[in-house]
Amino acid sequence: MKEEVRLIIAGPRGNMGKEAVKLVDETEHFVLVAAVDSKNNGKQLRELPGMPNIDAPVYDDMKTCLEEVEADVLIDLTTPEAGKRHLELALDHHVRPVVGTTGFTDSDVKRLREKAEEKEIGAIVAPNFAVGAILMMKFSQMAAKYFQDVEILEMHHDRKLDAPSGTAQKTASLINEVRPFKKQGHPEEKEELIGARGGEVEGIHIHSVRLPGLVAHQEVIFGGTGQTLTIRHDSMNRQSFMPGVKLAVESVLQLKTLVYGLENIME
Ligand SMILES: NC(=O)C1=CN([C@@H]2O[C@H](COP(=O)(O)OP(=O)(O)OC[C@H]3O[C@@H](n4cnc5c(N)ncnc54)[C@H](O)[C@@H]3O)[C@@H](O)[C@H]2O)C=CC1
Ligand SMILES: O=C(O)C1=N[C@H](C(=O)O)C[C@H](O)C1
Repeated sequence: MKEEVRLIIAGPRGNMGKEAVKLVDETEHFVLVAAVDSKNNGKQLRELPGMPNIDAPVYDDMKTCLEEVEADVLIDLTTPEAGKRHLELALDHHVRPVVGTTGFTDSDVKRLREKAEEKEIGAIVAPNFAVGAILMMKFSQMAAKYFQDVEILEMHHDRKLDAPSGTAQKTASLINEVRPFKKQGHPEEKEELIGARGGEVEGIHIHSVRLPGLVAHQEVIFGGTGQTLTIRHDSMNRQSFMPGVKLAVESVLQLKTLVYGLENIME
């Protein structure tokens, strides 16, 4: 039998948070000991609409929650601003953060990794928990050795706060690990409409689409002489992320540093 893991979930009423609550409820050795929400302070989780019958106190302040509740792991699925603050507070209270929230820059990750190492506890920041998305990123990194021209098209639901997506940024940085810098397109190209060529990360253009009906989708399009290669991943629902969340919770207990990206813990 696996050892019990006591968890706090931040953002339990969100698209991802709801699925994470379900995951914890359905996993035998996971116990939800508290939730941090932007409202509902003082209630029990089971009192919130649509929540399973779990007796776990709801806090509207992460610091108070961490001071009052004994936990092993914090799962954060909130907003870029709250996610960074929560990660830092969790490390201060010796609770291991598993953060799916996006919007972390490389310098945020560096600073928080130093803190995790100083405290000698594990942390995971994963821009995407879906196994297929991790493979899309890895395959893209492989392809970039052979195709140096590449653009990223990411497509998400229209409730998403950040653009470009964390996955698109991570994909660009993985590609840039193996691709020498290249300024793509015509050297004299001019944007007649601001934003028409998308955003740029070290020469890689990223285009963000936001539409109702979409969940989370990305195409990485490579171009070469007389050929193109498109690597595409689609998340049709938020359940697609949950096996990755479970893996991250189980893995973070063994770590003594911050790991950025699920690809670093997948076998
Ligand atoms: N790593 C991954 O695989 C995935 C990551 N995400 C990321 O997860 C985050 C959440 O996404 P969704 O669930 O779609 O968003 P959502 O908007 O449906 O949910 C966010 C929840 O956080 C709550 N919240 C906001 N500030 C808070 C605070 N200070 N304390 C506690 N709760 C707070 C809101 O009330 C809301 O219920 C986003 O950053 C998104 O990019 C989303 C899907 C997959
Ligand atoms: O907000 C979302 O929905 C998602 N966010 C993550 C991102 O920014 O990459 C992961 C996934 O794409 C869904």
